[in-house]
Amino acid sequence: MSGAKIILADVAKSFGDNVVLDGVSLEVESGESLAVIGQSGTGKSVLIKCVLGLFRPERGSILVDGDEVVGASEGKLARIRKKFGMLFQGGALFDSLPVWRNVTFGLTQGRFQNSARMRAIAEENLERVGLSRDVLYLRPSELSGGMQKRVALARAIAPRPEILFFDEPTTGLDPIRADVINDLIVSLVEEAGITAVTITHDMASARKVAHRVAMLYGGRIIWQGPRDRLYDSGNPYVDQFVQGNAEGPIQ
Ligand SMILES: Nc1ncnc2c1ncn2[C@@H]1O[C@H](COP(=O)(O)OP(=O)(O)OP(=O)(O)O)[C@@H](O)[C@H]1O
Repeated sequence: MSGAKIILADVAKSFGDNVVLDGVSLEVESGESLAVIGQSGTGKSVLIKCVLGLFRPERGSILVDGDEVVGASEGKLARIRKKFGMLFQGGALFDSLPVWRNVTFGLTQGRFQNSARMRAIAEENLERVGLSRDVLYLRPSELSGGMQKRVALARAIAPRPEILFFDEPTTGLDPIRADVINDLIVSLVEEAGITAVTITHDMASARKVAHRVAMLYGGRIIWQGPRDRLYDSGNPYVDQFVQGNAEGPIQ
């Protein structure tokens, strides 16, 4: 690891009276895998959208490789966004397109470009997520949920991003298929040197994919530490969340 890739300092974001982020400070090192945990609706997705410049915080600073995202022009944001790949919660695949066009969508913006080259790129990236060329011409709806996630992952990595955001990557998968996705995230971080931020409710996934875990609660990061400390955090909010107790400080 060498230097912080992403630095958030005192980031605040509200929607009307709904204060979602209220002073988030967090750093992600280059080559690090960080998991952000927290209850539904605490603002994990909003946090990611602020980093991508899709939401404009009212306060604070977000640096990506030293470039300020908050208040940046659309041109600068477009340049910064090229560093990111994103695995959306539902996969967000287009069922009207075959798998190969889904995988290369970010490279072509949906336009028809040298198909043979695009199919070769699709095949190469599908192979990186453990899928064979047999799926190239299938529609996403013809695949299992686990395979759809892998296709979505192949699409996220096709432009060779430096940073990957995973929004609930294991949701809806059985524990075995979830673990296949976890292993893929680990290998992308280790082999390709990608910086990863994973939003998850799945504690097994957080412990497997992340070097470090941060918990978002009440608009702030209330705890962060190495994954080994997740079940020994000394923080009653983290304890309640990871153990899934109805009783505790989180109501
Ligand atoms: N575009 C928007 N306009 C208004 N409010 C929004 C918008 N996007 C998110 N919110 C609000 O921000 C809050 C946090 O939502 P967010 O989706 O970030 O939660 P989350 O922690 O990612 O939850 P989950 O784990 O269920 O995905 C919610 O109260 C939501 O209603």
